[in-house]
Amino acid sequence: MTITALGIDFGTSGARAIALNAKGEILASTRRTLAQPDNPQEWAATLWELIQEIPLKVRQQIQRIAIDGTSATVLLCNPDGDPISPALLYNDDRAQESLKVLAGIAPANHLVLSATSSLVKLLWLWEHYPTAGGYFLHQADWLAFLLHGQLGISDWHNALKLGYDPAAETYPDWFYHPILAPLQPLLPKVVAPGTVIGTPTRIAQSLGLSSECQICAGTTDSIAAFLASGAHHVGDAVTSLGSTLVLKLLSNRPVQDRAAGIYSHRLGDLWLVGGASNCGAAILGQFFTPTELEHLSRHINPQQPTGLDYYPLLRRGERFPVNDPHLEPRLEPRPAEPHLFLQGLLESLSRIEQQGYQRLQTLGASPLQRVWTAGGGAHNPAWLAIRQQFLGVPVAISPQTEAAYGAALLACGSTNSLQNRQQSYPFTSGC
Ligand SMILES: Nc1ncnc2c1ncn2[C@@H]1O[C@H](COP(=O)(O)OP(=O)(O)O)[C@@H](O)[C@H]1O
Ligand SMILES: O=C(CO)[C@H](O)[C@H](O)COP(=O)(O)O
Repeated sequence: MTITALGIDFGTSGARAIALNAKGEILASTRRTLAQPDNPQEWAATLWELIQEIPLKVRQQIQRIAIDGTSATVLLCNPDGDPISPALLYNDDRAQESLKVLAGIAPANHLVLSATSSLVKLLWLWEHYPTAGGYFLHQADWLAFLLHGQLGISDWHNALKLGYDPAAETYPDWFYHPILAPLQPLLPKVVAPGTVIGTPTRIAQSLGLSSECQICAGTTDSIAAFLASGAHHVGDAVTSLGSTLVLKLLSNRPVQDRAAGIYSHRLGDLWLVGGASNCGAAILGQFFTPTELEHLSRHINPQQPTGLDYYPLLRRGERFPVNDPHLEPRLEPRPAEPHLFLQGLLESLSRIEQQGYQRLQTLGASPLQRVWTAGGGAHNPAWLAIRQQFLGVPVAISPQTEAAYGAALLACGSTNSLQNRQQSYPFTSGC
């Protein structure tokens, strides 16, 4: 059977769609920047545009679609699916008071105990936008709803920071606490990523999608980047050098450490352990244009370290490898030569990456063997060389660096030529 799959990725700064055939070959790809990453109206308009920009002939052949979104970007909507709250982005930490409430309910080391977790955001949204009969959804859940029309469905990956337990495949017992119990009707039903949810609504069909196309449960943007990389051995890792720095290591064992912002996503019978720093390539855009980044990087000599030790946050607050909402950016001293400043930034980001992988292993994750690289920073050779020195294991650019490619693979499931690759994961169900 020939499967044509469409993967759609909503990252921080932009959204992309990639259509693949059964051999994993790219049939079409399209991208749009997001002017307001927290505006659901813009997400919806972008979704329609991305689909319409796929050539009609390819669009009509698409048999499966999966969408990934930024993790813990959430909103409340009414029973018709219309947003009734602002969308809170993954790094939105306004819910400090709700965090204090949740600290009296959730187990002490649980990853929901962060001001940016989906569950803390749900408590905050419920307080400020009370609703009867509404739904709490993640960005990827809501965008998939626009295509299949079914509300109240999420996936293991997006639901992890909501408190869902992917090992037990249920919400934990402490969700019955009197403060959380009233929120239960808002919670999504959670399925394995890649599970077929439904077929396109009439509106989605009017975009040229076949009525038989299947819309699948999605994943998060950095897990989609992991899937895109082709990494599949225990010890393989993928670093996403996007707006934020995200580490994912394929491990036999889950590990968790709230103090270090470390948690584990379920991937079949294995675990994707890691964390996401608030630092990342976005800081580079604060100081350099894309042309300057390319040009100055050519003047960097990775063999001559600058000795600069920055903590390149955009603003106060870090999640991983140390979970410290009060950590301040450190961007001084600044050398006169711009290429040395850039090198210092790249070295500092690489140091954070190294500390992150070290911490995962100290906690008992499977040993790091090699690191693939995804995201907008992946194609910078100087950064790659610097990272290689810090990490001490082979570092390479992922064969496919686009999360949208990974979302398309997720949509394919194991029913096509990707079967061989997926069989090397000891999958039992889902992805
Ligand atoms: N040559 C380069 N060297 C380093 N970083 C780069 C380069 N070109 C682009 N970037 C960075 O890539 C980031 C965008 O990557 P992308 O994966 O699209 O991000 P996201 O989806 O997380 O918003 C920007 O923050 C930009 O600074
Ligand atoms: O920073 C992010 C936004 O781009 C990452 O998506 C995110 O925090 C990583 O989360 P997850 O491990 O759940 O995929």
